[in-house]
Amino acid sequence: MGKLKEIKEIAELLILFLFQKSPIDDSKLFLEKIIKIMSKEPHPLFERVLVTQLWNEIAKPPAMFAGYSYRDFDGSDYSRFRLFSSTFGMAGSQYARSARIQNLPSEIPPTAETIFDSIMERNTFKAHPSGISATLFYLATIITHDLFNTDPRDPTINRNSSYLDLTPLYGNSKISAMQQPIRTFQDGLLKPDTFADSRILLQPPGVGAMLILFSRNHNYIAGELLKKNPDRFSNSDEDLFQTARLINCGYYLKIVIHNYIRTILGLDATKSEWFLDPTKPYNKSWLLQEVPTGIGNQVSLEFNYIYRWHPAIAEKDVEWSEKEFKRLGITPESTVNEFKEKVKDWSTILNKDPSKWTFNNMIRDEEGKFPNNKLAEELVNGTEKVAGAFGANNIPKIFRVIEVYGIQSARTLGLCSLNDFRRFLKLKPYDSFEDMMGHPSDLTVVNKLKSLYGNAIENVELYPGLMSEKTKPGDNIGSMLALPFTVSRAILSDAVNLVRNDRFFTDDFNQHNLAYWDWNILEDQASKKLASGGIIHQLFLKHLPGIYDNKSTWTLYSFISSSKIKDHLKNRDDLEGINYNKPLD
Ligand code: HEM
Ligand SMILES: [Ca+2]
Repeated sequence: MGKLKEIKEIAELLILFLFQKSPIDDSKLFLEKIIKIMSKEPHPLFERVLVTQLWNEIAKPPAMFAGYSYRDFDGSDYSRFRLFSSTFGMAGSQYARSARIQNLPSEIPPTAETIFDSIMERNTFKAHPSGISATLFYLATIITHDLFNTDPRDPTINRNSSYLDLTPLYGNSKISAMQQPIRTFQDGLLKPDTFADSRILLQPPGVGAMLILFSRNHNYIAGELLKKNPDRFSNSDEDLFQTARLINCGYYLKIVIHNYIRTILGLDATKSEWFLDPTKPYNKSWLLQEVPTGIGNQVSLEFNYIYRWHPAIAEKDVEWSEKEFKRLGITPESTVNEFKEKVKDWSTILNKDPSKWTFNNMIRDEEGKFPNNKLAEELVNGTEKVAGAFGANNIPKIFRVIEVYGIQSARTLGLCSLNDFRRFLKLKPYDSFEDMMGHPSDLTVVNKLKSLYGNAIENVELYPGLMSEKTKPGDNIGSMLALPFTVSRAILSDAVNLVRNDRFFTDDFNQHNLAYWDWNILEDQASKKLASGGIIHQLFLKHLPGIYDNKSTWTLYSFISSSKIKDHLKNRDDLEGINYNKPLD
């Protein structure tokens, strides 16, 4: 080989190593070339680069293991670093803390009641500016009940797993009363129309109706798995149950990515099928670091407050909550202790068998199932109900005691201020109350805030701040949910971490662990074309048969209210054949 050619080759190899161009085309025999060069004239630097490269390829400590492909009920062992952090994000762990406290308030804030009455209480209902429906918030409520379940005896403890693993359906522990009564222990099935978390019974019935769809989906998946793989699954309730759960969580994840986040960002108003995918592998390359996956997640206290979206509750759902709270003996004037006692009283008389629970006065049939049309009614009505707008003075009065409890609890635990949280997110801290409220500012709110917080912007507490700061524009691609500014930024970071750090959604989300599940099994070709990649309609069509029209916006775009949907889709000339027919009409 001529000297020039050799130098060229060495340069090529160095570029390959230094810039980590991948994938490497091994048919070019690069490795062999290095060995040839070294055999002629060993060079310590080259040798080092070669050994470093080979060494780097294997993760240390080992990141994945053979087997262990089931989700544990309490969320333990969800990190691929199983050797070190099997309790990462497990139910019963302490909340994480995200932000440092840098500025302590210069004076003691007024009582939580004063704060609520001044800047949080809803006086008149304001419709959501983009016409987001209550149905979107039914899913949001399942998500928050999946992630958060603060222990009333110790607010540092979260009784749920810090992952999207359908805890409200499957329960939060192997041994607790919550887990066992939901299963039949035959053929991997859940008891008919059953879920584990009794808190869902106190939510608007649309939330329970949506959770029942996931319960039915589990049983459908288990049935199909057994039919298709009798050799593996006959006489193996546990394998069947666990595999069905993994797949059901896969549907849930896909709904979150393709329906929920796409609606939140307003992508369905465009023709784009792009979606934010937190699960993709991103390996190390020239200038970019690897973005790890499956390393485990523990939700933070700040995230808990960021996700309290009580301003969004639709008018009719507030009426429903008022009746429900009255039945329990809770009023806006109840004290926090009274509230806790009433909820406890209610839960002690609940049937120990969740397959006997009912909500919204629905009656189970002889198989134990709720009537399809009653479940559908709640979801359809949810699409008719316009959610509430975010921003100051938008929380229904019936939530007073809950919010007072929340504010007091945040103080006991020492949550950071609104501005310290913005610093943590690398957002510009607000320099004045006018800055916090935006332009033009609502001067009434500005003045109320000034008087509550001693005219010092650094004193504004995180939660009351999040609930009253300026909101992003509605009817706008990128910010369709019109969230408060700081909330909108934080929620995406938390969502991405939550999903990406769960090994069952990333490193272990593969067809082997999912028994070669056919993801097209629920698919309906006509609706597939019209849904912009969304999939929640598949659950409506499959588990509430004969009720939904597969080309109706009520089915395909249920997260936008029916009064707004035509306007929302006005730029979608690609949706040929879509209709606006209301189900059950
Ligand atoms: C009518 C509808 C709703 C009702 C009746 C309701 C009721 C409640 C109650 C009673 C609590 C206090 C729980 C406790 O600490 O004991 C609470 C907390 C909370 N709510 Fe809501 N809520 C509703 C809607 C929502 C929505 C739409 C979201 C967000 C998507 C949400 C997110 C939260 C969060 C994150 C907490 C803190 C949970 C915890 O720390 O365990 N809620 N809600
Ligand atoms: Ca969970």
